[in-house]
Amino acid sequence: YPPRRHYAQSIPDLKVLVQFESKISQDLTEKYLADDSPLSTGSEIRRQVKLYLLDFYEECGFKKIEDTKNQTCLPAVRNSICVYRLFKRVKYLLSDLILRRSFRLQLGGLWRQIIFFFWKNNWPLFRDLEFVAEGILRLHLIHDYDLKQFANGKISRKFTTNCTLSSAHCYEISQIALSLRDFSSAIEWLELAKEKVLVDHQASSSFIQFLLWNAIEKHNGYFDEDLFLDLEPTFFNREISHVPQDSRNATKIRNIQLETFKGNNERYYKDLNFLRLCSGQTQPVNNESELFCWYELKTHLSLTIGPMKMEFLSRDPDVVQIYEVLHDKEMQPILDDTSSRLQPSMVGGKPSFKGNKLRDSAPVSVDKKTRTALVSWYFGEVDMTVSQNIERITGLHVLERTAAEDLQIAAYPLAGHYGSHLDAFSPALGNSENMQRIATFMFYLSDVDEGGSTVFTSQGVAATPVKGSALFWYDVYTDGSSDWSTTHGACPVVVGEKWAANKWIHYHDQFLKRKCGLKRIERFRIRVNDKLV
Ligand SMILES: O=C(O)CCC(=O)C(=O)O
Ligand SMILES: [Fe+2]
Repeated sequence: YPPRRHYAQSIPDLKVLVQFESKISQDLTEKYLADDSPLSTGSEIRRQVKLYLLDFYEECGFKKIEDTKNQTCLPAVRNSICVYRLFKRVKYLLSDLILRRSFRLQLGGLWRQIIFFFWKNNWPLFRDLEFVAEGILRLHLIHDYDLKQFANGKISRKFTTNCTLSSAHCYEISQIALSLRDFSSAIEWLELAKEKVLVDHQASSSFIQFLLWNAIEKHNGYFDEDLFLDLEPTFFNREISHVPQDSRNATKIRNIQLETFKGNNERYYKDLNFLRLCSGQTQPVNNESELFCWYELKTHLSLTIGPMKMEFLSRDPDVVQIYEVLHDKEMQPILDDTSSRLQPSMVGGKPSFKGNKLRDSAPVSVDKKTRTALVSWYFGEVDMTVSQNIERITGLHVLERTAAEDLQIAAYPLAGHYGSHLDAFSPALGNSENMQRIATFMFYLSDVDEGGSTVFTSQGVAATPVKGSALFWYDVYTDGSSDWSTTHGACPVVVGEKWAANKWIHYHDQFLKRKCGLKRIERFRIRVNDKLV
């Protein structure tokens, strides 16, 4: 069997679940509100159905089930907090309902539909909750929002949702933070749980107090040991005392680090730079005056009738964003073909080869910290069109069998990201010599409501996903060695979904098109209408 796809990882699967839940919730609402409702007044089962439905309607802001009459509520579940609530609701409230004899007796038809769906599609697992919680922690880590506002639905500066997190949810998330040894987050979430429990009574406040002591002890214990752990971004700058809210007055190490290394482009700090760029703080680009847009007419004859809109995002290394490269008629077949074949991505493995093409990294690890996207390869008809387009724009060989890899499709779920990395292979990976990547041509196959930028961490550049546009840059110096200044990554998706496609172009097939350099630090340049500008 292929590894199971979790709902939390896979947008297509999540959509199926959301659609099904909306349908049965509407049916359940009708039954609940009907004059001759099978759910008799005052019964335990009616009370439970109400609990479930109110949870379901939260995203639409309905406070009473009666309010839903003649209104439509189709929860879109486009942010992590609502998805967390969805999994909890289905995993616990819905499964509780169908386990009841009275539910089966009174609502047999619905009961059978639910059983059949989950027999075919699996129940959400605890791992799903964990995935989403990890995403919530990642979003919070990057954006450093006010935690209370965040848990009350203020997902970002721009976006607010009706879904909120209760004291119980906050302590659950804190425990997942603790299991990731993210002490500063764990303590913050517990402090919030402690505050919330006084109002919502969703958990035991003495239990939360106990967990808080435990987390504080752990944090302080590591801090005390002086193992340099206190330099990790998941700590506070001092021991936390047991005084309520003490963590609010402490500074998080990562904030200190960010402050200290502001504007510092050293490789070691690229991960910090990733945080900063993803949170929307772009650095002033040194060579801003060299950035411009233009219409490209010259790389191919066909462009004289339909020039390409190009924009420099960075110079030396050159990174361009090219707009309206693909249209729905090319993108839709790619999405249709690949959605059912998406698999968790493997990174950090040795590349393996089948025939002449790189298939995938060897499945040594599914590193949830580095890349949380599902991927698949596309072999369908429009690949030719896509490659032709790339040839016209870049002037590189792409169509020949060995000249480029197949199109790799990546689907990012909520909070899905890709930590900073190089696309080029390091020589230490051996084997890859003939397969070195000269350049990346990466398409955005969707817009993203918020987040999901591609950031070049040593350049301080962030590219915004625009459906149909593409990024293009050279990954290596002219001698084929990795250009570290092309280090890049994908920021977590805050709201919505993100689809991208990579075409990696090989170094060796370009010797007629791109002369290799003799000087080591020489870069390929992107020409502007055939001129070096
Ligand atoms: O999705 C993105 O924005 C970047 C993806 C990427 O860098 C990759 O797949 O190698
Ligand atoms: Fe990449």
